[in-house]
Amino acid sequence: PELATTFLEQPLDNPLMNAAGVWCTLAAQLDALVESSAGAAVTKSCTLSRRDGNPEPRYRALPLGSINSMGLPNEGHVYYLDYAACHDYERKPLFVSVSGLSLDDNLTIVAALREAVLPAFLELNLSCPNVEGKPQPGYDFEAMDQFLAEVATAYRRPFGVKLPPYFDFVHFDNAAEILNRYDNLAFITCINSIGNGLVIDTESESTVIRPKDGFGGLGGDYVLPTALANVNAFHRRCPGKTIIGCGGVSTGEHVFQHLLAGATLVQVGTALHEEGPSIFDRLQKELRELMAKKGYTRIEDFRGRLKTL
Ligand SMILES: O=C(O)c1[nH]c(=O)[nH]c(=O)c1Cl
Repeated sequence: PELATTFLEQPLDNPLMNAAGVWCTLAAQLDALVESSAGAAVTKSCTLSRRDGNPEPRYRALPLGSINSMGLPNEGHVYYLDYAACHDYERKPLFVSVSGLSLDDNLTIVAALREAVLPAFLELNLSCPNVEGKPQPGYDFEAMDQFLAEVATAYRRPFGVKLPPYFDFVHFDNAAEILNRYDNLAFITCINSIGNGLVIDTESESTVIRPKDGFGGLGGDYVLPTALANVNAFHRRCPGKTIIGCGGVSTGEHVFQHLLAGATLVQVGTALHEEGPSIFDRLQKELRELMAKKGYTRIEDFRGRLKTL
């Protein structure tokens, strides 16, 4: 079976890539992703200036996934624009994730990305749940609409957004109605971590991460059904846009389910953090085996064809 696919008319060897934030904060990590069999790569969400992020421990792997409150540690936007300027786009696409701490910061970063005239794809992160005192724009529809109106106008080129998970059909409807207003908003990445979960260590009777009294974003097995729901909800509501699935992927079967739900590309976070970039070989092998068993030769044979009862 063939895993080749296209994204915004760009050819990719396969639909797999990292989730922003995982294995992508430093150039050496990004180089490892470019060397890996991933079909594409995305940079750590950047802010205007470099940030240390939250005090450690701020990430914890768990039997069923992960919890994190990293606090947007990153090298600042210029570092990632420089990386994007040196990337070989013939090899695989590169996405630049932007998560400015204010609308003005986002506009400054987006303007710099536009000035650089690079083939990189902008993924505007509206869903970081871990910066104290900063409510995430994805849960404030007025703010989200304002951010998008200004960024869409300033950037003028095709871009995408990284959304938090929603859990209510009215929220799916309201968010989709906003996204559909922007013609150059070309793709939607669902989902970011499920924000502000709390993991307790019974033996020590304590939280397991330091920031925010132990509250942090959940990833891994915990979030797969929510991720699939958000992928399918926006696939149904935004027919003109491309969906990138993210959340709960650790096997080829999970990749298959995201594609069936309507995703075009599939991002891997927690499982990549734990297994490393060789995971992309395993996931492709498992996906090919599953496709062969089902008699599919290409991804378009089943992508978006989830049946209902
Ligand atoms: O704490 C983080 O850096 C972080 N952690 C997440 O789980 N999602 C995000 O978008 C970000 Cl920006």
